[in-house]
Amino acid sequence: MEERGSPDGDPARNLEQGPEGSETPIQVVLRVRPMSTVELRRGEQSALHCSGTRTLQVSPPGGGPDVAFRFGAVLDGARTQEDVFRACGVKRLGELALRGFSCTVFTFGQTGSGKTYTLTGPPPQGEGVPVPPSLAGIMQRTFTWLLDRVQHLDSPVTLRASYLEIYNEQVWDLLSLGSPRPLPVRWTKARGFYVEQLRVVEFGSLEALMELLQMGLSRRRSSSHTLNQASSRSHALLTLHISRPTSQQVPPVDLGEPPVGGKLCFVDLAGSEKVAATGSQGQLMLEANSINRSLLALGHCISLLLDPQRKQNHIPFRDSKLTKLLADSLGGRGVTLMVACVSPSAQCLPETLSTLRYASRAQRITTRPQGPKSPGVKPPQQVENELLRLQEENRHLRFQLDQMHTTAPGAHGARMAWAQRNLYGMLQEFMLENERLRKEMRQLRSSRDLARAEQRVLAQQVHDLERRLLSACPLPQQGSTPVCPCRMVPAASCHALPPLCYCHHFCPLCRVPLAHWTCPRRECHMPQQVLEPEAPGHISQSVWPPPWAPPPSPGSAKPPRERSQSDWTQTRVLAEMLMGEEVVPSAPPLSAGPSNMPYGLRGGSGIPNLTPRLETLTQQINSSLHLSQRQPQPSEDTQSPGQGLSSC
Ligand SMILES: Nc1ncnc2c1ncn2[C@@H]1O[C@H](COP(=O)(O)OP(=O)(O)OP(=O)(O)O)[C@@H](O)[C@H]1O
Repeated sequence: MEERGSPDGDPARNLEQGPEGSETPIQVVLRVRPMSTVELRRGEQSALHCSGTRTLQVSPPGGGPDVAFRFGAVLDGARTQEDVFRACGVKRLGELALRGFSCTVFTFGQTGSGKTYTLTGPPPQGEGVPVPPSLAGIMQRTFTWLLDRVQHLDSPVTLRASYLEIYNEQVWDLLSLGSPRPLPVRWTKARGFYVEQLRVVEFGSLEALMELLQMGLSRRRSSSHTLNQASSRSHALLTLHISRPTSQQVPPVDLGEPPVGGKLCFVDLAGSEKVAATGSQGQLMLEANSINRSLLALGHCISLLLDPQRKQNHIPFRDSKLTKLLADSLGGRGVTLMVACVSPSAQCLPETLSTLRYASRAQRITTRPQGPKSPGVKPPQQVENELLRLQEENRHLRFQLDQMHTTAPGAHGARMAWAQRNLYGMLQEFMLENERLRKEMRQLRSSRDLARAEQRVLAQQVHDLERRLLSACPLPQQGSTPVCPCRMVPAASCHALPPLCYCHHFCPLCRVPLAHWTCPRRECHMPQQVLEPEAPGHISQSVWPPPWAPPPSPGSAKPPRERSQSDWTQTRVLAEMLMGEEVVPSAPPLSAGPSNMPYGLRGGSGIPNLTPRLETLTQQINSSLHLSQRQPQPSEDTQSPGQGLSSC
């Protein structure tokens, strides 16, 4: 059995050793949710088995070797919310946050795998229906623990909270007072990435914090799709800022100053989803694409962070808002716990394996947690050096800014602003356009398939007609008498539509019974539009006259005319008569259409044009009919076609 994961990733041991300064791996806990009622109803099987408290065994449904993954803790579907809270060691993270560390708990996994349930519990079953306390998630349990804990501290603690969501690659404040608007993410050397103008609310009681949580949860965007009735469509970050002012500490002096104190951040990532599996379309699909892109960026950063050479590597945290805001937790000075959530169903195995690999990789990342620096008094020489360095940096930056203004006065800044404002809009437009084009392509494909099917029927008909015509009309020898047209007719019975004709016609030369089309008054047998009179002497250029046909008179040749609807009907009726069976009804041929029509809707393009050949056959048959009418009348005792017709 293959085993993956970090055997040494014991969260308790690593955190108890004290994280300060030393390399600490990211802790990963795996939670397997129970089978949902939908999965059970569909009779889906479980592909996951927890063996022990830290190993998960995956059994591929079609056989094959089991694969085992090892994590800090593995929790099966029978574990309660309280079990999960304890196993994740969130209290220890809280203690670290109280000591000034920056700690993060984040859930990730496929859509519908139980991330939101793990962090905040199930959604309320109705308006005003409270969620039973036993189902409360990690966040509510941590809040309760923290508020209780700070009561017992000997120094006062200031608690503040912010709550944001990253929806379609834009940051939205879930606690904002005014009308919501996207907020910019900025970076300073001292603070790293942060969200500008994000509302940070001070609170003093558990109830107040729970209200803030409810406010954010109710504002967070969610939708229903095939795999989850209430699927979160955004990544949500709730941060508790914990400050414990001491006599030495001074309040921050400017906006670039890092906040003093610890942080405890809860991140509920939106689930990765296969659009084909969730059936997402339109807005849902746009959201899914945005979610998947940011998760991809996160996965890329995680892979690069694993590289032992990473200190020389550039980690592309700037690739998405999510990676910017998680940069410190993943690659910096934070203490991080990841809760990977999976479904046990064998149907979800590909996505589950991807989550397990992601989690295995993540637990090999190490951070170097750092507690708060005491802002004690610096020695004067050090302060002076720093001042000089900052002045130099300031001068250099001003110089660069001036240069930019000189080379392209106004234009560069305006272009940058425009790009920032519009890039996202453009991306959305492209995605909508893409969707529209896909739809059009589907329509064109179905037109093309229809045309091809029709073409096949026609080709078959033409082939049959040609075969019959050729077998019936061998080329005449020079000087020999013309071939009797009746030999073109293999069937003896009349094909005329009853009750118009019950007659039997015979060939005037050889007395073979003739089919309907050789009848001299066959016009009576056919619908009127079939027999549209041709212009006298008309011979299509595309027609190859039969050997016995009279040569066309000079100047009588006309350019081939457009095929009309009646031509089409005529061809079909003709084909039916000759083949002795009903021709598969099909649409009239597509017109050549204007050149600006979509390719697939233009008749003939790319598909062999059978029209001239059908016309040729029609012409040949007509000529042979004329010829048969000009043949000498049979003797008295034979029944001529004319005679036969008189009885019709
Ligand atoms: N451990 C569990 N026990 C019972 N029900 C669970 C458990 N985990 C998840 N569920 C249920 O499964 C469904 C999906 O869970 P949840 O919404 O938490 O998934 P998610 O991973 O957050 O999905 P998304 O990424 O789409 O937001 C919910 O109805 C939830 O109540």
